[in-house]
Amino acid sequence: MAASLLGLPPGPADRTRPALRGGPHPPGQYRWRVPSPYVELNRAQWRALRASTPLPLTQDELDELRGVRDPIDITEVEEVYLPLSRLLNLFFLGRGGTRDTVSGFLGETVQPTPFVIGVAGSVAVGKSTTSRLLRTLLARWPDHPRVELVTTDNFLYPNAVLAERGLMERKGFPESYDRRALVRFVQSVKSGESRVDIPIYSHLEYDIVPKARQTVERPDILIVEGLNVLQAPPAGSLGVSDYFDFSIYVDAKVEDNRRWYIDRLLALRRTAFTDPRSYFREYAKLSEQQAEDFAIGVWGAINEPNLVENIIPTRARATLVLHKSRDHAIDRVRLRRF
Ligand SMILES: Nc1ncnc2c1ncn2[C@@H]1O[C@H](COP(=O)(O)OP(=O)(O)O)[C@@H](O)[C@H]1O
Ligand SMILES: CC(C)(COP(=O)(O)O)[C@@H](O)C(=O)NCCC(=O)O
Repeated sequence: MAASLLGLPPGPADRTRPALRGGPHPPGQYRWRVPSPYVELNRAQWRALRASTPLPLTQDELDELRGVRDPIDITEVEEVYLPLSRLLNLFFLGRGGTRDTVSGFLGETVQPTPFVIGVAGSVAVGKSTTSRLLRTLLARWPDHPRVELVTTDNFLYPNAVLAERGLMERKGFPESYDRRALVRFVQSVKSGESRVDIPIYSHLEYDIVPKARQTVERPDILIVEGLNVLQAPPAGSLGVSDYFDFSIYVDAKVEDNRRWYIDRLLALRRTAFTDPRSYFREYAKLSEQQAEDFAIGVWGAINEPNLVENIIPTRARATLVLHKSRDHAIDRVRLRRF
């Protein structure tokens, strides 16, 4: 700190500073201003970008799409999701990318391929609501009526495999997924394959459902939602994010996310856990305090370490970050310019 700020007369350290500032830079250090790849917009600035995009959704439809304890309202759809829907439509219209350019270069007939959107973020941040809402809004544009949504839990190893590998307490961590199968799936869809069948995960049963399949038949847009979708691949290989045309990270403070997880588990205890098929049916019998302690334990042992170690570090890679404040409302948006 400058001596003058401490009320002391200038000493030798202060005299050296101007010389250092104006003098030669240490080797390897860039001293010029580098333009940021991000633009930060507050809610009012973002809202204005809706332009004239019409609202194609009713309150009843929104109620159908909303996740457990997600308070999203139609104003948020208008102010946040309509500008986003418009932006995605522009990206879709401007697509082409490597595959189309290379096909054109090779003289092949260019078949339109699905536009792929990744949606990442913590457990309980509200990725499902964002993804389901986008699926509905995007499907109402005449340019891309066929929108398919796939969640990466479909690629979790079945519980039997996780148990065998000692990974039951690591569900959601990168190693709990069959990442090769996930990459192969997105690769197949992106390559224009007409039909791809994938497994289905059930939150109710907390496991992959034997023999059940989700079929993806060459949609105009594929949304891939999951905790780790923005993870960089290991050196020398391709990851699922290499096939994204656009990506969204749903963001919140870790502490807010923790509270939402606990509150949601308390709500599930009164609803989904009372279903006799629920893996957690015994937990429906817990007192409020016991259920809260259980939620705190799972959050602290699994979901928060995964968020901090694996998920937050991928945020910088997203094309768009939707930041939620404590009340779940989106208050800031960050968009990558290049
Ligand atoms: N134990 C559970 N039983 C039933 N549904 C659940 C359970 N856990 C999560 N869900 C539901 O599964 C969906 C995905 O949850 P999650 O992976 O935490 O992502 P997010 O909250 O970001 O959408 C949500 O719609 C949530 O309400
Ligand atoms: C199924 C999940 C791993 C999320 O999977 P995703 O679709 O995001 O890949 C997660 O919701 C989960 O169940 N985590 C295990 C810890 C817990 O029960 O909260």
